[in-house]
Amino acid sequence: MSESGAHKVLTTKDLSIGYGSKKEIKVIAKHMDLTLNKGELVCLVGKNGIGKSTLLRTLSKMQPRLDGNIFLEDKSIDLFSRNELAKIISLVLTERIPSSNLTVYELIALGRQPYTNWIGKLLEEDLKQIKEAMSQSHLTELMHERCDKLSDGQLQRAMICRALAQNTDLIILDEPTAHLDVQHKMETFKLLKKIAHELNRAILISTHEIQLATQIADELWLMTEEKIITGSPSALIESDQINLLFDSDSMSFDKESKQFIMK
Ligand SMILES: Nc1ncnc2c1ncn2[C@@H]1O[C@H](COP(=O)(O)OP(=O)(O)OP(=O)(O)O)[C@@H](O)[C@H]1O
Repeated sequence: MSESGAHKVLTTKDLSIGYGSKKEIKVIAKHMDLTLNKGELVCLVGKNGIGKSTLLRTLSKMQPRLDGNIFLEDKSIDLFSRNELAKIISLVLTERIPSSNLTVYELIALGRQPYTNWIGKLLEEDLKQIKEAMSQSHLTELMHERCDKLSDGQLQRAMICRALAQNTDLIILDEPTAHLDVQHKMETFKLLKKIAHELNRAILISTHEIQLATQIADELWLMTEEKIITGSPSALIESDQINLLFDSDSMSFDKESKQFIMK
């Protein structure tokens, strides 16, 4: 527990991220001190190519960091095996579409992989976790459908459900609403907020849905070329830092209508 009573799941100390080869190192962002707490939905925002996916991949150890450190609870991420990590962090990546001939149930059951033995047999606890996850995500009725028959919104819900069945303190999602219509975007955000608050998970998502993010996130991480700014949506709006999302003066956040407007 931190001094404020919040339960820290992940922290970074002076973290630098980017890409390195023998010839050159490309730094995408540096000197980042970040904290993720249980029970909070955090939205990572910033313009195209600023480094959101790079940060998410680094935090989940899918790519090496350049400098600094990442801690889970108080232990460096370097000290966790792949399997140990999979019991703490689950990942939902948009580009990774699951094998289409799986049923929804089979896809969700994959979330139990870190816990099953080498034959992959599901035990009573696994079945319980899968059932609970399906109920939380309202997927029970679709459990026998094949994934390739699902709409984008249903498939996204199944991917979130798989992460839920993995039963991790931290769930990281890269642009989970990218292909969804407005209603399904909103429903996905609401589901993620519910999971964070009611199931006490830390949820970190990258998104371009800044309007929704300002309405629903507990905290925003706003990536700019110079630095990453963190704070509640209301604090970033009040300080006008929210406008750092845009290069030009063509758009800004209107405090009165609580909307982004074109100038
Ligand atoms: N494998 C790689 N090697 C070198 N540079 C890369 C690699 N992958 C991405 N980059 C660069 O890193 C920078 C950040 O990319 P990243 O995909 O993290 O941005 P993003 O904020 O997620 O973008 P978007 O919102 O468009 O998805 C970009 O300049 C990109 O070209």
